[in-house]
Amino acid sequence: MSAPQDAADHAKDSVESPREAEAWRGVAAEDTEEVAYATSLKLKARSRRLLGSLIRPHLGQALLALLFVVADNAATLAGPLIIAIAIDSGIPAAIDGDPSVMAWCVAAYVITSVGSAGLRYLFLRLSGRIGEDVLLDLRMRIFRHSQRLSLSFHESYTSGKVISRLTSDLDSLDDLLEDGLDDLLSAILSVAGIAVLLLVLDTPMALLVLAGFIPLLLVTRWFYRNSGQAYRDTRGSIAKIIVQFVETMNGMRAVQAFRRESRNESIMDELNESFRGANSKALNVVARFTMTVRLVGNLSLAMVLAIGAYRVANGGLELGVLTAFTLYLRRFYDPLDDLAMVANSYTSATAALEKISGLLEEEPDVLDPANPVTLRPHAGGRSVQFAQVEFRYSPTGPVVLPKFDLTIPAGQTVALVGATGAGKSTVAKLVARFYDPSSGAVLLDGVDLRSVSDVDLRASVVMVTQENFLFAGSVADNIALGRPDATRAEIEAAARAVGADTFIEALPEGYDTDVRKRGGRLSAGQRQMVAFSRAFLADPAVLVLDEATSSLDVPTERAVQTALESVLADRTALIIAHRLSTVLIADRVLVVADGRIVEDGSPAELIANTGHFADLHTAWQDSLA
Ligand SMILES: Nc1ncnc2c1ncn2[C@@H]1O[C@H](COP(=O)(O)OP(=O)(O)OP(=O)(O)O)[C@@H](O)[C@H]1O
Repeated sequence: MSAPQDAADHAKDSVESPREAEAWRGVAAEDTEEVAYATSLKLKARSRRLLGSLIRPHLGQALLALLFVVADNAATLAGPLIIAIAIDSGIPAAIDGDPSVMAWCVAAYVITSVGSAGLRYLFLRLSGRIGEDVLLDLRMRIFRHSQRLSLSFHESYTSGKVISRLTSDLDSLDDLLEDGLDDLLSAILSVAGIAVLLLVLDTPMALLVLAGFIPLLLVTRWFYRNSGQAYRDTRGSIAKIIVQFVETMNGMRAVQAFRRESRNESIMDELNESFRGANSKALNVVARFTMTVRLVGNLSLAMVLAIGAYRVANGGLELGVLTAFTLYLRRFYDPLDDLAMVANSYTSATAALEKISGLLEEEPDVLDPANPVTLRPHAGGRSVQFAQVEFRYSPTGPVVLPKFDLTIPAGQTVALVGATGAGKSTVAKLVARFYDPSSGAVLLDGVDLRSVSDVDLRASVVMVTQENFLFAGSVADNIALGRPDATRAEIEAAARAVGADTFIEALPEGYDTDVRKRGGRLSAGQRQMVAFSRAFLADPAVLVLDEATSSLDVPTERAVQTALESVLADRTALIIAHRLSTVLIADRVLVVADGRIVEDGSPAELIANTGHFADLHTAWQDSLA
């Protein structure tokens, strides 16, 4: 089960290339079935570092738990020895009229039995507490770290994978910590302890028993080699099932709208089938291993009984020693059976730790500045500037914005229009610093966004996306998202300012109405009004708004438009505009094509021209006619 052995078995032929050497960092190697040997060593070292950092704070307790388990095993192992003394010395002495030896034996047996039970209790309580603390720590680390990671990471890693890290992977560790380590320690201690005791009791017979170790070692080696891959496959399959499940649940609307149920079912069926296949392979390996261990154990016992009985009959061995021998032999082989289960826990936990440590190793692309610059107080918005910004989503991806230059004075409302895929959302996301430019800089009041502290940035720039995500909780909680300390009066004032108060007050419990997950109870227009109230209350210097494309009925559209005008007042605004009415209230319109600004001017100026915007304007007007 040693780490290098394990890796060598699966990757001994592959040699790490320089490219591979870098490709193992973070979650990069997660889906790779076969990694180079050197890489696998690095992954294991990383897992060990994580495990070390989790255990270190509990080292004292862990040593105490180890002490308890060693003492428990010693007390348990004393049992057959005491029985041997009782049979060989206690009973003859008692027959001869001296019951003291027998009394001592009984007392010792009671003390070791009670002591063993007590020590077991202490061990289980302490190890349980350490396990729970370690898991709590790890669960919080994963959650905290996942929240810190940049959007770009989450876009490619998917929530299903994060969930399987937090659920099935943590469960694997839980299994190992709860039962696996206990079984492993007990197995090692009792096998080693019994081997010594057998040698002390009767060396020739002990050597006979230990000879049975040769086939056992061979079968154990075979077992770890085969079970490792089998268990890894089961972990991989279950992770895929979780990812598929989460994706289906997240996209339930699309699933039902496009009747994807049966397709999803067949994908799930396939995944389930491969999980069953992997599991039955693993169980087959366990069954063979257990069978062999039992067989060797029973044959050893039969041999010991036959030879032992012959020697007892000839006076060459005491009956008590033979009794102790047979009792020890039972305990010798039983824990070896458990080792099959430990192998499952161990392999699963190793694979889980490897993945979790990879996730924790990922660094956010968007880093907090080491020496943040404090923005000066503002009134009426802040200026936004793109200086020679070039942007691509990934180092090897296509350039989405080639040398983008733009200056938006404080307080200006700018509408971005352009064909789909032109780069409008990308510009918006750069202003909110969801990403950093590949080169050049985005500046807020002349300060590079990379130098603005996260707190300052979140207070200054708010992005309202089309998604208008509502968290579980009340309408009031949702409005107060950007300012959790806001009073109820402030929340209501914000809703009033954007004209959302009428519909909110008409809800069953007004501001306290639970919006349910994803706003199931609110219409698209209402969700947008809540999002505007949220933005109004947050009162950012710069508002970035991706206007919803869903068409609203005329009264709602008008209400949303009025709300928008209240939200835009006294701040800088960048709107990805989909409605003509929105574009017309902007101070300035930018037409974006292929990541470049191709037209720039006031709505009136652009309409008067013969460019793209003038065509768009005509088309819009025609659609309204
Ligand atoms: N997360 C991403 N990873 C990689 N490429 C992306 C990502 N988001 C957008 N792109 C690509 O960047 C380009 C610009 O996309 P962007 O979303 O900025 O366009 P848009 O003008 O906002 O389009 P729409 O109006 O359809 O939202 C597109 O080619 C798109 O495929």
